[in-house]
Amino acid sequence: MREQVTGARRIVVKVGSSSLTTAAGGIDEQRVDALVDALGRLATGGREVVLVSSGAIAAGLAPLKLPRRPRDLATQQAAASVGQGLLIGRYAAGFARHGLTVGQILLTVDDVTRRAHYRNAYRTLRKLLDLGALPIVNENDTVATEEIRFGDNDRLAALVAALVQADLLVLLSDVDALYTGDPATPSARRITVVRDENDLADVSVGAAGKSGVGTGGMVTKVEAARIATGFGIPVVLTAAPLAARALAGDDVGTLFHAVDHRPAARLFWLAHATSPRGRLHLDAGAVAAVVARRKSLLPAGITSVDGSFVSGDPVDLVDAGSGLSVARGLVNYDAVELPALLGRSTPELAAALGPGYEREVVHRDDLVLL
Ligand SMILES: Nc1ncnc2c1ncn2[C@@H]1O[C@H](COP(=O)(O)OP(=O)(O)O)[C@@H](O)[C@H]1O
Ligand SMILES: N[C@@H](CCC(=O)OP(=O)(O)O)C(=O)O
Repeated sequence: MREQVTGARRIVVKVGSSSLTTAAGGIDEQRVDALVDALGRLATGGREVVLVSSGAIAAGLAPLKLPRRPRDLATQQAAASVGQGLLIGRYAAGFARHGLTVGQILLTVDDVTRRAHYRNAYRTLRKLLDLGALPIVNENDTVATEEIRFGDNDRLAALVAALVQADLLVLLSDVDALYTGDPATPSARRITVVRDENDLADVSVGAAGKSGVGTGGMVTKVEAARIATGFGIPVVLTAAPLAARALAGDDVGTLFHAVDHRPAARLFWLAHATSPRGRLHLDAGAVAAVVARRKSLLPAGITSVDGSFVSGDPVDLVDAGSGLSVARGLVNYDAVELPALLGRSTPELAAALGPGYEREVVHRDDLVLL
């Protein structure tokens, strides 16, 4: 019996496209209903449940007579627009049989990464739960463009779990557990528990499976598990038909333990939840100051800037020599202001432009090493 599971009061469950739709590209009504029954029992039994459901694009394929998942964004958006409505309709009817009302929440990257927005998303989720409704979350695929897209719902689910301070995240896929390697190979063995990074050292994780509708494969699920456990939230990864058993605490799937010592939530958020809006290229002296001596970043050590960001946005600090990102931080200037400041010392800038220009480009308290 897994106490992390049986003791969890607020649970985020993520289900992948391959577990909800048929090979022909439409909703698999039986499988959706089976999932609804497992979650309905949980929610009526006094737990708070948030469902993060993929499947909008896959569910829209058959109605639009599309033979397979389209590659181009516009067709994916159109399919999602058709499929999301059908999916929510099926969920609403299914949960109604349990006396439950569902609320749809479609999120963009900004909604879970920008502080002002995620407070807003949190308020809505919290209110739905307080009202006894079951929130169903997906990415807002119809408006998300390639640059601002999550693309996979695994990371979205981990961030939603962090947002609502869930006690447990359950990732449901078409494979019953994390395996030591591609589960199609005979030598692959199920991993029952992941206590820390060491347990993942010999695991080979691959891309999406044979369903043709899943996107991230195991890579994004393991990354989502890393994010959630880093926030102190244990994760169970298993197959959708095993959801009820997994939620009852049975030893099915893979259990990822939460970390004991959590890093500061704000910096963890900065490292994992934000998408950089730009890049600051650092000379060797600035890299050493930021990475080895944990100093703030000053204009003198920046050689060039790219991206369009405003003060307060997350940016990556890149070692100009190697081209590798070494840190992420919240920048104190707009992109348009920086070129005039580069390579100049702070006293020189203050004398020329005024005392406001003495400030660091990124303060060390707003910096996390990658
Ligand atoms: N080490 C591994 N353990 C388990 N599954 C793996 C592994 N490596 C790759 N996979 C593949 O990942 C697939 C699940 O990802 P995906 O198709 O994106 O599903 P979903 O639609 O549920 O998000 C599995 O079907 C499996 O083929
Ligand atoms: N938001 C997309 C799903 C993207 C995604 O993560 O899919 P999956 O790998 O099946 O969880 C949709 O609803 O089609």
